[in-house]
Amino acid sequence: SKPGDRSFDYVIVGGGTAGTALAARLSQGLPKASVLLVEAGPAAPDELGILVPGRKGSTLGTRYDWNFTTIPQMHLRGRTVGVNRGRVLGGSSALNLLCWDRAAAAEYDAWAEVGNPGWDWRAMEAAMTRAENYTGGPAGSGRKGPVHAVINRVIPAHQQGWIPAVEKFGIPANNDSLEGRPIGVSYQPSSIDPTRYVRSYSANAYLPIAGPNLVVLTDTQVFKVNFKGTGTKKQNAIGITLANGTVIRAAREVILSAGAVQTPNLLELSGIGQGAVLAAANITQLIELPGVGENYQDHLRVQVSYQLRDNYTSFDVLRSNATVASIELDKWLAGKVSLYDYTGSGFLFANWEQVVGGANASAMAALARAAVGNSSDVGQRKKLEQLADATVPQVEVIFSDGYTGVKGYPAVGTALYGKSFFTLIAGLMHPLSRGNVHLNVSNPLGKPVIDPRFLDNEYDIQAMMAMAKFSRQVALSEPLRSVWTAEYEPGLHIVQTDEQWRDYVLNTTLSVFHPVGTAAMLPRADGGVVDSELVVYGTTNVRVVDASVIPVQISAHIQTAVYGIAERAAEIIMAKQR
Ligand SMILES: Cc1cc2nc3c(=O)[nH]c(=O)nc-3n(C[C@H](O)[C@H](O)[C@H](O)COP(=O)(O)OP(=O)(O)OC[C@H]3O[C@@H](n4cnc5c(N)ncnc54)[C@H](O)[C@@H]3O)c2cc1C
Repeated sequence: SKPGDRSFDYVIVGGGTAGTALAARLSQGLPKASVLLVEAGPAAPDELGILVPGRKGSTLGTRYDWNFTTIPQMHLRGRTVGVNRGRVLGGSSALNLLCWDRAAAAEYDAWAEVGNPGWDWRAMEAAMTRAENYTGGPAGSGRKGPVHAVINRVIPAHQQGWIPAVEKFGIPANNDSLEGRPIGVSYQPSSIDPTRYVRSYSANAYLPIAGPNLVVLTDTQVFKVNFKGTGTKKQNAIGITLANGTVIRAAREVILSAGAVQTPNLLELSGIGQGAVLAAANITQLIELPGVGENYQDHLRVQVSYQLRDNYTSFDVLRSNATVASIELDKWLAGKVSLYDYTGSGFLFANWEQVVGGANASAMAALARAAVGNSSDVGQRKKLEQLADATVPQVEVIFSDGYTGVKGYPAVGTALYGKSFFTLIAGLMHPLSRGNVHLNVSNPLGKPVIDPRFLDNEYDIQAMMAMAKFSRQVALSEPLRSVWTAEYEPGLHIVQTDEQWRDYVLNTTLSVFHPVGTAAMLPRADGGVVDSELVVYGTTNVRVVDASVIPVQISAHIQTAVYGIAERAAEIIMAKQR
């Protein structure tokens, strides 16, 4: 196969985290098959904004970002929230913040328990390990996978107090957090290749191991999947149409890997989804599948920020001092230890009892039951069950070096400009709010309409308040207390009462960029879009392989799970050919 060809055995739509990994594995494992990977964005192999770990975040809002936002969120006082997504070869793995972790074993087992035989911890652990090459990781870590991980060699002096401060809350140090037991506090790995200290992401990890039978088309947007006829039997995909009208044939399968925001849109554009959405957009319905675009679940964050004593220098200096920034970048380019090596490293994962104490944890559980106790939805029932499982984290707190809050770094010319900060970002692992994403019926090729319904229930709101208060308690705990002089955001004297915390949460809650579930792997009767072989219901040969298939959100940054899904999908697809 070569770039000019218009027919391939496998056509993969979306050269993102999962799509690129799957394409490489299929081309390796099926050397006689031709594989096409189609990505809307460019290839950017030399882009320092992607490669330099310390430049994480700098690519948000650039040409490498689809730059979506939610619709105004009624429970966030009408605010919209950014939904950044990679639009580049490697997808969101090129833009993400490099955290490399895994959830509790019980959370992957839950995928099997909701109706997906074979998708348990054992299988996912094996698949995630195939993706991984964790330098210095404990026994059992992946050593031969394409994606590199390492605990950052730069850990700032003011972060030394992190683990001891957290241990005071009865949250134990945990150096083995990726083995299905994440509860605890640790320095966590990042997806960095330690040989050159570059970001390790789907494009630079997987494409080098792909076979010559893989063709990659970049800067090419896919419009829809094409089917043969419109009978009453299952739909058989015969290929895709690009946004420019070009038709490409797929002899065996079309695989959608456009991510949790855009995969459901592609299904809808192809005539698969809710009747009402398709009718409003004037699209002929081929398959009625009410789950398409529903079950949107994300992690939510709220943060508190502290001004460091003057003897500490945080990562903020790279933004406020151009001379230091250029010296540090030169060091990075020369392969020397540099502030630009830095990513996040301090993390804790905890259950409610550890965060708020036993009595308050029961109150949280009661709030959750009040919110969804009557729901027959399998995912919501699973979340209620997991609240009672002490091994499943409900809260994450990240020690984020530098200012990463909402009100903004101090402006040039103000007294605090040039000062150093750290931020504790708390993440709610299993919010009960769920929403949806659908195509924009008045402009089907435009930005999707994203409505996550953030904080639509009292459990989520109280949880965010509890996490923010807890984060402040951690900051107030020695030895961490001794490294800072003032709480910059929200301010110790500004936010004290529950009413004030509630305000703060409603005004500042953001997404952690982990949307999942919008083409869920679930039984069709439970709102599923794909079966446990990732095949879209009502089709013979369209699969979804990306974060959209995750049925119930997990307590981890999700890239390891996405790579694991791609690894498993490759096995499933290859097994069919053997
Ligand atoms: C800012 C940010 C920070 C994050 N931080 C972390 C972190 O620290 N750790 C972690 O584990 N996870 C993190 N995540 C989440 C993680 O990176 C994503 O969940 C994961 O990469 C999603 O993988 P995916 O394959 O589902 O989708 P993506 O990687 O987003 O891939 C989808 C691809 O499809 C392409 N595409 C879409 N529509 C079309 C079309 N019509 N035609 C052709 N191509 C199309 C897109 O351009 C994109 O390349 C972060 C995400 C973001 C955005």
